[in-house]
Amino acid sequence: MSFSLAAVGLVHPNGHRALQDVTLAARAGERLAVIGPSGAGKTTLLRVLGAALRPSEGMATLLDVAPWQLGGPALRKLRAQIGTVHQSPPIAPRLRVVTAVLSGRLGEWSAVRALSSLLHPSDIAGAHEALSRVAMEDRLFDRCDRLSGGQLQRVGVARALYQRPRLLLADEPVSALDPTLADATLQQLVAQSESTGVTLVASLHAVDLALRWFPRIVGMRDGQVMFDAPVGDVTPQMLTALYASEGALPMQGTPDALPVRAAAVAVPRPDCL
Ligand SMILES: Nc1ncnc2c1ncn2[C@@H]1O[C@H](COP(=O)(O)OP(=O)(O)OP(=O)(O)O)[C@@H](O)[C@H]1O
Repeated sequence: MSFSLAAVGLVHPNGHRALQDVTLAARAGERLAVIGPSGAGKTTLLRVLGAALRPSEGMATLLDVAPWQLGGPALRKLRAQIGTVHQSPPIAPRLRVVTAVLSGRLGEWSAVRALSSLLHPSDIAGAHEALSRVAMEDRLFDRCDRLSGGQLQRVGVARALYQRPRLLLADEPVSALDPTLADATLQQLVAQSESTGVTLVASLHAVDLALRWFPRIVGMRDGQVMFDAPVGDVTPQMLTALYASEGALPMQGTPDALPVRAAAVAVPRPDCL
């Protein structure tokens, strides 16, 4: 198993319950999209899967170990095998793009190699290759604070591709991208999963992108898993119930540009809801 959550609950320090009785597991190499309305608990779930948040209840197993029973060094080693693409990548503004990408492997390098890589980027070819997959190779030596939000988001994706983790978590990885780039970027994440066998879990607001790129869809609402189904089994009624209070089904593309797979499961268009 790549991960397994059993009856996981999470209550934030202010008393707010963000996850309730979440049971979810994935085999190595699976691709899951997590969808659901704002505040459903998608980010919180990904943070639990990244060993960044400790569940208040239940049991989490990540890459076959129980993270919260590990000591500091072993926990750091586990986290180094988990890649995260953040909605707004936590990249120091003055960092060069090349260094930001190479920092994807900091966790697996010795302190000496990590420091030396920050001062004198060594694997420039590797960074270039990762950036070329998100059409950012021409910005290799730019400073990150000279990039737009969407460009920075693609640098974050390149960093995760360069890291080659065993479990890749992507929290709204294409939220700042136009439809064409969003599609191409998800294609790269999927290609990485197919070529390396990394398990990919992405939270997505755009339902059409989730249905197009992911074989398994997890619908969350109010901190709970409402459904966990193969994409072909996801019905318009399930989506309508999931987004009941939203008014319209969130999509990246225009209704006329519905992807083949979404059309195949007859996803209701926003103007039909
Ligand atoms: N650090 C925190 N402290 C207290 N409450 C929090 C914290 N982080 C998130 N929450 C609350 O937990 C709930 C779930 O938040 P979460 O960010 O996981 O949802 P989400 O589905 O990712 O939402 P969105 O789609 O808007 O990003 C929300 O009600 C949120 O306000």
